[in-house]
Amino acid sequence: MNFAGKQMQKSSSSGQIKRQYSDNFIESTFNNKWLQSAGLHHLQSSNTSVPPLQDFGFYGDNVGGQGSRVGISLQRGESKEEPLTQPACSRSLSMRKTGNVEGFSQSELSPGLLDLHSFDTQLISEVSSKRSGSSQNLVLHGMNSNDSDPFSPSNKSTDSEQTTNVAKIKVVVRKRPLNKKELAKKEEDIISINPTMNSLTVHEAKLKVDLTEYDERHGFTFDAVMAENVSNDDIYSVTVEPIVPIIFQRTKATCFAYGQTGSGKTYTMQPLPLRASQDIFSLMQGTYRNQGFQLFVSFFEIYGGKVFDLLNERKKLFIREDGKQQVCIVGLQEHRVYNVETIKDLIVKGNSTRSTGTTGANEESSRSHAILQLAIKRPVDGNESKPPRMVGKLSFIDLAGSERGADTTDNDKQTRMEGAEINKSLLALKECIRALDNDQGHIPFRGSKLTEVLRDSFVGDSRTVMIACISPNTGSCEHTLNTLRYADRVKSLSKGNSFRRDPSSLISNLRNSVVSPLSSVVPDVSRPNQRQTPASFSNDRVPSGRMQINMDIDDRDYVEEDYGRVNSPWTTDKRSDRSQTSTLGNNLRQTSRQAKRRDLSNMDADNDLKSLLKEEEDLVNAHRKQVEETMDIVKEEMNLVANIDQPGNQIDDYLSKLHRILSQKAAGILDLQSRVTQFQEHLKDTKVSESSSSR
Ligand SMILES: Nc1ncnc2c1ncn2[C@@H]1O[C@H](COP(=O)(O)OP(=O)(O)OP(=O)(O)O)[C@@H](O)[C@H]1O
Repeated sequence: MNFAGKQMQKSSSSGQIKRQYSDNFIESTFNNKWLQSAGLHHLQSSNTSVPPLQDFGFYGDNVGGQGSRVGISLQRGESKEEPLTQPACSRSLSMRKTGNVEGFSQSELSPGLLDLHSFDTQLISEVSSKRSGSSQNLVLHGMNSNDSDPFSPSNKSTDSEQTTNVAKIKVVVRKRPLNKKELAKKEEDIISINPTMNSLTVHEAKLKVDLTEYDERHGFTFDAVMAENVSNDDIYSVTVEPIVPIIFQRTKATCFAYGQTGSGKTYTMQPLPLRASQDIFSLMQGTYRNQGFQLFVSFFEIYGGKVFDLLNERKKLFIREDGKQQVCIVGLQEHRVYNVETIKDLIVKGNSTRSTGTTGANEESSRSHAILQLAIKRPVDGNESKPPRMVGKLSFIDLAGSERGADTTDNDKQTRMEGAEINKSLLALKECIRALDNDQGHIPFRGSKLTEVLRDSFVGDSRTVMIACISPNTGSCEHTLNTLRYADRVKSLSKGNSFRRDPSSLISNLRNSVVSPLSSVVPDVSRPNQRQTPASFSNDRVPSGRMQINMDIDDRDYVEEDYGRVNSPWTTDKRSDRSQTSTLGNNLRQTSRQAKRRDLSNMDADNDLKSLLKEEEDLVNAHRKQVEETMDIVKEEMNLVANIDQPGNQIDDYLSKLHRILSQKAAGILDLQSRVTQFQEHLKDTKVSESSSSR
């Protein structure tokens, strides 16, 4: 017997209780946490005085069957610890649960809609004029005031000088030590570092045709290279510390850690917001005392292309764009904080949600991007009752394990889709960094959910710090090289590296390279990971003396764009060896055509993935809507069955209403069922793997 039947049986003793139950049942049953997690929180009852179902004496002795399941959900729903209603309420209670979070009151939680409109950052001229020497108030760790270091804060400089002195993009590499497991397996450390030159070498063990071993060395140079003995404090000094003061000057900055799983991204990223907030509070209490600045924290995760609030029970968040093309993360909670301890607690809370929200903690965390944002705001015209306006923002991103982008062939569909999404977001991130460094009007933030949510960090005055985390062991060699190549490309996007914009340097690189057969400088684009290394030592840095075209991530554009530029000089250059140049030209043309074809096929695959994700989203929304409608129908049905016992009720009326209700239910189910079948078919047909593996 279903639960409605049981309810009819039990309720036959009292029509009054029965009716009360019909309403209260719905309200109390669904007034619980899973309504919220299913995105149906709007169905929660605002009437908290509704007595729980047990008060009616139903199901108390019920074991098994649907009735018992309902009973379980009721018990969960009545948890006094976790009310469902207003976000502020749920936050303050969850804070109470963790016990040691200070300095909060409900009013201090910002509205559910992340107020990106407030991004019309206010002019803070009065602050600027009082601000000279702000860095004196900062405890600088291990910083020497090297003027040539673009990240070195200068006490004497003006605000605008200080802002412009901080490089737009900084790329830092951090090597972690060998861990116990690697030591036990007697794995070798294959990374040697020259800290004074900010360079490192990867020693890749290779076999010759005669099976003798040789060491292929790959050299890289970055803004900073940190060895395994470097502390988190030093990492902070080099990466985020110089940026903190300029956050008060309407700058948005993003610091992200990139690397394979287990390479130390979380280990590196976790202390940074704490150190940064320490310095932010110092500035707020020192240089900016009485200026009304406020600090807010939000923490969310992007997993499988969906956004979840890590400080609000993994509530699913939606990204919306308003008429002014401002992106809003609808429902994201921002917590106003007054001390570092509180931030620490929030980070602990967010991280535990991140890892326990899904099964297999580390496995899952490495498949998601975690984003912690510190936003500095100020009340408009000093009016505390109005929502404060954003002044500047620091985003810390612990990216998904970079190797996950390659999870595209051997796994199940779900894993492949996630891998493709991760790959897409890592590529999109790089494109956005490129655009922001070029001061490009158009920032391709729509490329992925990750860049969409970071949109406001890519417009206006922005700074980006990338920390490439690498594992030192032999077994990680390939991933380490991939990480370093990605980092190298991010660095080469920087204005200081004009290789991409300077056709003459490309031409001279090509001329230098013609002494080798073309195949040694232009790899086969159809085999993206194949690297041609004619010499045993290869410098992987792109703007080096010879041309390197790595096709493993997205250097299709190197070929396409650069070919377009060099075509004319090459064909008119009479001094050079015409036959060689025309062969080279033909080969480049062919390469370009291949790349174009591959681009088109990648675009198709990308579109497939995009429409698949959209269809998935639509399906879940349709399901949610169907659940809502079902609940209305159940409510109506309950009223119907409750009323049929009333004297004077007509069976004809009952039957016609029942008929309508059942038809409505059937239509809803059929519609959803056909959507499910259609989606399953699309899922089967779409070659998700191609979208990523071909890159
Ligand atoms: N620089 C370091 N010094 C000492 N231990 C480190 C360092 N970097 C990482 N570790 C240790 O290595 C392990 C893996 O690090 P971590 O969890 O930060 O990796 P991750 O890149 O974030 O992995 P995932 O992508 O799977 O989340 C941890 O036990 C961490 O403590």
